[in-house]
Amino acid sequence: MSTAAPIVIVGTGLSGYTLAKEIRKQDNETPIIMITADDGFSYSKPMLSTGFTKGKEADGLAQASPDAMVEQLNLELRTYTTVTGIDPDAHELVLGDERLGYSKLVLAWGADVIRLSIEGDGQEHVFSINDLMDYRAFREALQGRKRVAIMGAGLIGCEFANDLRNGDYEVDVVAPSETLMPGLLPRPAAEAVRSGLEGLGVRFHLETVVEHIAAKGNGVTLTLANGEQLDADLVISAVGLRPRTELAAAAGLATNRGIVVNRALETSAPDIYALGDCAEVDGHVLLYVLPLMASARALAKTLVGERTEVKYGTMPVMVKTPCCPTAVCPPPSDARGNWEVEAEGQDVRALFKGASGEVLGFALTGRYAVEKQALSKEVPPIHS
Ligand SMILES: Cc1cc2nc3c(=O)[nH]c(=O)nc-3n(C[C@H](O)[C@H](O)[C@H](O)COP(=O)(O)OP(=O)(O)OC[C@H]3O[C@@H](n4cnc5c(N)ncnc54)[C@H](O)[C@@H]3O)c2cc1C
Repeated sequence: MSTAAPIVIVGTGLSGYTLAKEIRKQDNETPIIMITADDGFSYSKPMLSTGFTKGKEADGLAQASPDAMVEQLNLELRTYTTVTGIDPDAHELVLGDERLGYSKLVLAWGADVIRLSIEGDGQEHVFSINDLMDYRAFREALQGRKRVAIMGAGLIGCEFANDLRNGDYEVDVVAPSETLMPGLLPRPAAEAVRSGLEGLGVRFHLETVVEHIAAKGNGVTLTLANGEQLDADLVISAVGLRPRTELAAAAGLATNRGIVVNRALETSAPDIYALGDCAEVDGHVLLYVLPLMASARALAKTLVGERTEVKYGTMPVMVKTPCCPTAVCPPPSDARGNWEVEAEGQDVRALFKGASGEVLGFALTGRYAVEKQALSKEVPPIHS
């Protein structure tokens, strides 16, 4: 391997670009090559579910062009280039017919949307939105349309429901759960968000699923398992994400729910690292921005020569439902304790307390959402 081999970063999402920025703060010389399957525009993915609320089209959500990123970060960027394999022994990436040598390789290639296989001839009207290009395609298809059905009542489904209502679209949400964001919010907080969204005009069809999507005119008719039928112009599928692990597993890297890395973001193969939505860091798969920022800062230090472990602090998440502001910090999955809830209308303060009364997690809605900062200081960090 030549000593001139570059650091290669696969992915130009928040993980890849944040890492490159952090490296360049400390080292402007080491050659870096970034590779991305998409157009390489820099954007903040959480903003995709705020377009109507902020009055922005897809172009308005882009923060910098690929050329601007190349100049700013002094690196080589290859857009519309898909990695098809990794050869850890040779220290090479496989890009179709081509091979590219690396000194260090960073996998920041995100998570794939889960696609349901639903019967019916209306599939072309179904959109998943997991990057800026997806969002651009969705906004183009939305021109002149009025009715959107959303499959999934998780964080992303609820945020799009609020945003589309703010854009004056009719919104139906279909989901198998009894409540909204079931993995994230305790029931009273979920009910508060539901009442906020219903107050805005969102219609919920819970405890059922879409079984059939038939083309009808320029839109579709959805048939639900409970027998209901809904007409819509477009459908958003927001039923979940799965870390991209296949290429890593095929190359012999350890994978589990994500690509397995330790706190130094090292995979099981020498000189290969992973962070962001694709990574399982010391047992944690957290598809959020705060963990990837902390990881990028630690990994940049390692890559410039000072091996550094990431330490996850408290990781609260703001749910972007302005009709019912919501902040949540879920307790660890193995935490023992109970939710203590104060609720008045849409204002809910739910604290998850352990045996000695210590706060291990929280969910805050309405006027209590502002308590997020103060409570985050009480909750123990993920990595003590
Ligand atoms: C609508 C929405 C709202 C969100 N809101 C919030 C929020 O409020 N707060 C929060 O903390 N988090 C939020 N998230 C989650 C957060 O945005 C993600 O955790 C984060 O953006 C993931 O960044 P990433 O760089 O790891 O992955 P991605 O942004 O998915 O980037 C992956 C990159 O890898 C490239 N790639 C993939 N496969 C290949 C391949 N084989 N070859 C070459 N390139 C490849 C892609 O082209 C892309 O450039 C939200 C997510 C969505 C979708």
